[in-house]
Amino acid sequence: MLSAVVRSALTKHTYVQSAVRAMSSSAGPTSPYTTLSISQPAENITHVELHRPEKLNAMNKAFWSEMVDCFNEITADPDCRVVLVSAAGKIFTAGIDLMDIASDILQPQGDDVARVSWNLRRIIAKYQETFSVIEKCPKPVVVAVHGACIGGGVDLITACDIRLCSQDSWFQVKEVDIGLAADVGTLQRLPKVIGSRSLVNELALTARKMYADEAKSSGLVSRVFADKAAMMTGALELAGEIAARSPVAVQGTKVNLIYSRDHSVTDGLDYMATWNMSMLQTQDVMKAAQAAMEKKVPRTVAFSKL
Ligand SMILES: CC/C=C\C=C\CC(=O)SCCNC(=O)CCNC(=O)[C@H](O)C(C)(C)COP(=O)(O)OP(=O)(O)OC[C@H]1O[C@@H](n2cnc3c(N)ncnc32)[C@H](O)[C@@H]1OP(=O)(O)O
Repeated sequence: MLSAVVRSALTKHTYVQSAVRAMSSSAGPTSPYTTLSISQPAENITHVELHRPEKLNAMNKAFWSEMVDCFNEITADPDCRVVLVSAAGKIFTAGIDLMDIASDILQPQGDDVARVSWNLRRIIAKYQETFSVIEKCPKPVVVAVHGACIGGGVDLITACDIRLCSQDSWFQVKEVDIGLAADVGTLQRLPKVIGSRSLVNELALTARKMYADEAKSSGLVSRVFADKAAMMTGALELAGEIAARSPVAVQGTKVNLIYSRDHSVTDGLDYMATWNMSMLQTQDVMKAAQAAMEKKVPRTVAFSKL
């Protein structure tokens, strides 16, 4: 019995190590993208890496639309059960590309105030979609942050399902420093992530940096790792645990957790009952229950694609 446990642990360790090696071999953006590198480090796991390291992964115009295309593809991909987001280079991201905003946001087109405003509204909604697609994607998204995570970076990570960081990380709701109220998700999602409204207000109103330990104690991240390498290993292990489970159960869990966050308990239970009246009919329940009875780990069960 003991040797089986050791064998299982060793297999898992080898599997994670080779997956980590596969991830760190990313040479640059993956066609058709110019700011993202996409890979499959292990079965059913998609790795999305922000990849514009020379500009500290600043979010340029291409990034804002590539994220939408990328996550729409992931949503439709039956081979993907979980997504891991991380970043190449020195830091996670320096936020919106300050050279790019001049042409889009600061000079909106239109013949009069109404038309200029309408165009600006459309542009803001488009930028918002860049991170809302993460939340709309039914596959869980794990994000692994190293170094700085500034401005738009906080908008991005608050749309993810599980946040991890390395000890050298810091987070900054930077928008007030560049003269704007954050408008692509932080003000809406951060209060639902961090318990303390006072802390959210402080961070958003002063743009002060929050370091890894405070990010952990406040609940912004669930785990802090010693460095990026340890974090990527831990993130892959975590993604592997999710990918091993029934995609019907996992995706139903994500969708209903988000629904419940935004609705009353009564409405959430109602939605859940309607959801499971079809999803409970899956063969996955029988397969997973049988494996549990036989004391097999979820990884040994073959679930169909979803
Ligand atoms: C509708 C609106 C939607 C979204 C709004 C989002 C709001 C925000 O994101 S607000 C946050 C904006 N970002 C910032 O204010 C950060 C600016 N950058 C910095 O403060 C620093 O670069 C740093 C992150 C503290 C890192 O400093 P350092 O290590 O000294 O590196 P640098 O030499 O400064 O940068 C290297 C290289 O990257 C370029 N770069 C860095 N940040 C940005 C950026 N945000 N936009 C464009 N380019 C950036 C920098 O210019 C350097 O490029 P070179 O070509 O090497 O000069």
